[in-house]
Amino acid sequence: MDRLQLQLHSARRQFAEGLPLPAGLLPEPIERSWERSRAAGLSPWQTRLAQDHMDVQPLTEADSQLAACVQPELERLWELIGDSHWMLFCVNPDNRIVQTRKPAGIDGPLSALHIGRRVSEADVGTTAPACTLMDGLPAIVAGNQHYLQEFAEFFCVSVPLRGVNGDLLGALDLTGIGTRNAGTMLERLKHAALATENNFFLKMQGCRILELQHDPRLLGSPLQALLAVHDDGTVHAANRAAQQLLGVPSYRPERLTLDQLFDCPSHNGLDGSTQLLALADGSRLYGRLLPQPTAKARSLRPSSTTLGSDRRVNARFEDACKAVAGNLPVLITGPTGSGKEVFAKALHAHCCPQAPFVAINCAALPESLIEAELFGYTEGSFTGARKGGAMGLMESAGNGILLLDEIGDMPLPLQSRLLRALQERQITRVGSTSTVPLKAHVIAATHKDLASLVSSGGFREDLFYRLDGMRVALPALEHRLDKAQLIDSFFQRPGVPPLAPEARRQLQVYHWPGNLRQLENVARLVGVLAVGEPCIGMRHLPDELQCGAIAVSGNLADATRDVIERVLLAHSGNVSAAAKELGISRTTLYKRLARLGSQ
Ligand SMILES: Nc1ncnc2c1ncn2[C@@H]1O[C@H](COP(=O)(O)OP(=O)(O)OP(=O)(O)O)[C@@H](O)[C@H]1O
Repeated sequence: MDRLQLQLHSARRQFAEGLPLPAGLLPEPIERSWERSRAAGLSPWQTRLAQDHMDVQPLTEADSQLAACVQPELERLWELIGDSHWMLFCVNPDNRIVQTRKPAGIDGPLSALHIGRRVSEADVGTTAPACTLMDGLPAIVAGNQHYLQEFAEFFCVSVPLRGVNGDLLGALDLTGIGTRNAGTMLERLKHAALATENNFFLKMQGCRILELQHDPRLLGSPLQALLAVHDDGTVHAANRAAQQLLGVPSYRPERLTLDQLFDCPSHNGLDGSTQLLALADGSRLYGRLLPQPTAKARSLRPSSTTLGSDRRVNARFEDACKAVAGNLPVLITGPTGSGKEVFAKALHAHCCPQAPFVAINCAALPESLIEAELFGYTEGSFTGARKGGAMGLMESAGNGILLLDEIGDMPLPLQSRLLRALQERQITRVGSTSTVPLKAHVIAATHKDLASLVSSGGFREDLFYRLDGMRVALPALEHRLDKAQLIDSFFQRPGVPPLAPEARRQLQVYHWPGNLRQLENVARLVGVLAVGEPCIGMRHLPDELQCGAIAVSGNLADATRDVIERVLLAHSGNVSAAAKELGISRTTLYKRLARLGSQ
């Protein structure tokens, strides 16, 4: 312990006895926080973190909104600074944790910082987020600067989050055991806070959003200036960067119009393309008016949270958007319930939301009906055919998206007809000789291994290659990089109590054979069973999750060994993948295995 930390340690004792702190020992905001902690009746020797009966509440609607806006930014930040003894979290103005990012399977004191838990000064004494919420400023609290002795090994850095009106929405925090470069961490957190604030801004309804920057490469980045403007050109709101860049006096400027900010002709005719705009003072900025003013379309901008935050899945999504734009077919594979249809719908929402989305489940329709369903038919072409005939699904997809779901179950004779239609880009209704052009983007999905089906003669090779323009292989939930966040997000719904640490751990180590569909069902069931309870415990989980639960009541080494073995097993012994899921380095995993082996 260095000298200052030793001094703090002994000063804490005197302070607890009612004596004042030596002048200048603590930065002023932290000293004030110690005073408040003591006034709240907290003793520095109390252990508060480990107590499970602390104030834990379900998230409110506003908390869930904050959690959704901050989640992609925590994810991005975690990629840069994530480490096994550290975590990121976001608190609301009431000091309640609404979102976290931490290593999967984390144990020790950090595991007690979970969603729904309040960590105010009255609960746990001085912390960086509590100081930030009190003063509205960034804060760093290291080691013995914490009021509670229990936090003497902790290091936390925190920055404020502001809403579209400039109001304090909460704080973003990095907490861990050890030390980090505080300046670097502060800068990274500030960057993530700006990005979170912009996410809120982009969700604003009833306005168009104008992005502005000196450097066009910074458009779309957290550093861009944003103006929300009404159709008549009045400025409704300005983000922090816009206030600095354009000299706008506040988040909600009164009676400010674009004409006052820009040289008139330059902003007329603004559209989705990047344009050089002349400011009234003669300087210039790059600007771009966002094309989709609806909240739904905006939510599909780069961090496509609809699909989760697995960067491999999101990268494939971006590629698949390009494939659709280039008229290439997309083949989505992945185990049942892994989100193939959701992926196809996200492509539709992103690429052609105004056009139809038509899905046909090739496994669910009787063979005799699929042909008429797909291609349509003419009057009298079969018994029961409708008067005047009917358009088929391929035709009704227009220039939208046609999803051929469970394509691996399509009967062979129909595969030939489908192949012909795809090759010729023409649809011939059953019973007709005339054709109509096929304009839809074709996406096929299957949980089967089509290549093996081709080898065994169950699927036409030429159709396989025709559909396989671009392959997207969705991972099982077990292997998703964002498994922990997906699980948390399914359980963080308004009115649903937070997860108790043991239940959360069990959800994380479970292998989820039914993937996202099973997770969705379990979350729905548990949400109902745990209504009115302070938290979701083991007893609320269904049997399949309770069987094989980790024996946490046994000794720690056994429980750790159990978790490591399960994760290794789930990854077929792949140490790199298991270490990634456990949130530790490969070297640490090897060391733990060696240590456990000798115990
Ligand atoms: N990224 C996601 N976030 C939240 N929920 C999701 C996500 N992806 C899928 N789901 C949910 O999981 C369930 C299964 O998704 P989906 O139907 O897309 O899977 P699938 O792979 O097409 O399944 P199948 O192979 O059985 O047809 C759906 O109820 C869906 O709402």
